Amino acid sequence: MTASDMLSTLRAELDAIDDEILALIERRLAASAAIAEAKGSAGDSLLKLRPRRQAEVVARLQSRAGRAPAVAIAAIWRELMAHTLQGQARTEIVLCAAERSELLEARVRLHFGAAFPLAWAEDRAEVLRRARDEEAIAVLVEPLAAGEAAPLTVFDVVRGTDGEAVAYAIGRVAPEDALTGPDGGAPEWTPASWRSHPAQQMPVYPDASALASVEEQLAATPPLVGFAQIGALRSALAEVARGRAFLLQGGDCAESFAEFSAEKVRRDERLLLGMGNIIADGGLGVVHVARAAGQFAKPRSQRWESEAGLTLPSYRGDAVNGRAFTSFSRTPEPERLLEAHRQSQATLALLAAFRLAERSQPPVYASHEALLLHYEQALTRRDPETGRHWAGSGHMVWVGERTRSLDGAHVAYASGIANPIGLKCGPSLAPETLLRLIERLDPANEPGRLVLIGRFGADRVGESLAPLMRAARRAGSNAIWAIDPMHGNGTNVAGVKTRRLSDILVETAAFFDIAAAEGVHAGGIHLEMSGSDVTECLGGRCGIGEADLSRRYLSHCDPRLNPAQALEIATKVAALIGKSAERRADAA
Ligand SMILES: O=C(O)C(=O)C[C@]1(C(=O)O)C=C[C@@H](O)C=C1
Ligand SMILES: [Mn+2]
Repeated sequence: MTASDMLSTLRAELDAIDDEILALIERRLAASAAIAEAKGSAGDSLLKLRPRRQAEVVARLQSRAGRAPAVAIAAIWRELMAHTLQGQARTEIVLCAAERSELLEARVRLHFGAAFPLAWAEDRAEVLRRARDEEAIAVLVEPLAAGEAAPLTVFDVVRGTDGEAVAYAIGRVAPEDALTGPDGGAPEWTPASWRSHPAQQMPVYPDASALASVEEQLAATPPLVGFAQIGALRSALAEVARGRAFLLQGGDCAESFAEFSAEKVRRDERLLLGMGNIIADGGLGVVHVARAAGQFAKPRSQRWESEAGLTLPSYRGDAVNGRAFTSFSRTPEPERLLEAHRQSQATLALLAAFRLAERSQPPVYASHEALLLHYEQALTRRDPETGRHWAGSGHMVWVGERTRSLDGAHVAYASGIANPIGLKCGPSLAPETLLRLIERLDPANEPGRLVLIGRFGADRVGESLAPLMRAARRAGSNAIWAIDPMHGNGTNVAGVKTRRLSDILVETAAFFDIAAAEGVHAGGIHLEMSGSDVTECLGGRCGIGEADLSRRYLSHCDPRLNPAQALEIATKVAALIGKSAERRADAA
């Protein structure tokens, strides 16, 4: 084939694709005409424009995209929706002639889409009058003063490239459809707020109605943990934040449906308490938090997995899909959330029962990564006395290294719940970004609210941790610092994912040293471990060598410490806590 033949073939392919896209655009326009009718009489007093819905449409598609860049999706759908809207009702953007500038005009066109007709009114009062009486949006460089021009409200902000507000969009939009509060500030948080932010690492469920049904069923259940228990954990963590206690957090990388049993919950709880006993010898009280009762979902660096010529979605944890490499098993199934919920409930009931039987033991709280936001939203509850929301799915939840983007859905969700929040901090986190995340997740700077969990690897903790600790300390943050010495220390030995105990110990010791040098309390440790005698990590006095890895490698995801290895780390942590106390005494 000549080069020009090749070009014609490829262009024919693009023509065929464009025909399909056009047919779909036609269908989309037709479907939205029906929506306009369904909006019915409310449309007389309200604009047909639904800014929040538009943001959700874009965010959902961005979350599903493979190759398509997020900005491209935003630009294409903004224009599509601008046209659908104009099809429903011709909607003008009215600006003030006195505020006329090319920059403002360009920003407004970019923000709303080129399909909007622009109009200029004489003065501010006239702009607002038209927004009140006509199918029009007012765009003004000053937001509304309190009580000015009711029933109009600010519903969106037009920003410059630097993120600064350049103008405010004002119109007849219901508060629940607005992207800002009535004054142009942040909108009131709701459990669904995350939906207008791009969500990374979330499953793409092929069956939307099955998902909706599962969400409804979960929303009708009592919360797995109560608001008062959240408060108790926050008080315990406040002691950690003040340097008077230590957080011990640990459990499976991923819980599995098949492994669940009362004996397993018991073994894991025994191990956590045993470690706590050892750590307490260092001289600090211990707060016990299990990675359990909801730790069923995993972020993955690869969306797809290939085997023998077959490419299928990656396994994302039992709450999402199955491990078996078949198309059936790898398809995300929302009903799995119900099983995850049932097992979480059983685990929490068992932990509570153990405590009733042994009242002398300290409480064991439960934690998991808040990854599956449909599940988290459905289990979010509101305390009627304080009006505060909390995640009813577990006492503490964390935001992972792969989902901690400042404007992402996971941070948006976590920002509004009252639970203690963990934030994984890896080598790619810049100090300025950390400060903005702290501001977002802990604006009131409450001791016990936020736990920063460093995870760098033995070779990188030295360069990465100090700048982050220093930035947080200088900003006066009360956030707790803890170390996860597992996730930065993955290594591959003869095709098996493992971790060396020696690396884990080096990163742990470095954490204490750096904290001491920065004048920060080394507040906790976060481990992946099992109460069962697994052979997944190398080394330790139990002497697990490379040949042992295949013996009892049971993890569904990352390699865990076995009880002997975990207790060895606890002993080391107790010694490091003791040493920190001595250093402080010497300095005093
Ligand atoms: O969902 C709606 O309410 C629509 O009218 C459809 C649509 C769209 O094209 O997706 C169009 C205009 C609205 O601003 C929001 C979304
Ligand atoms: Mn893990």
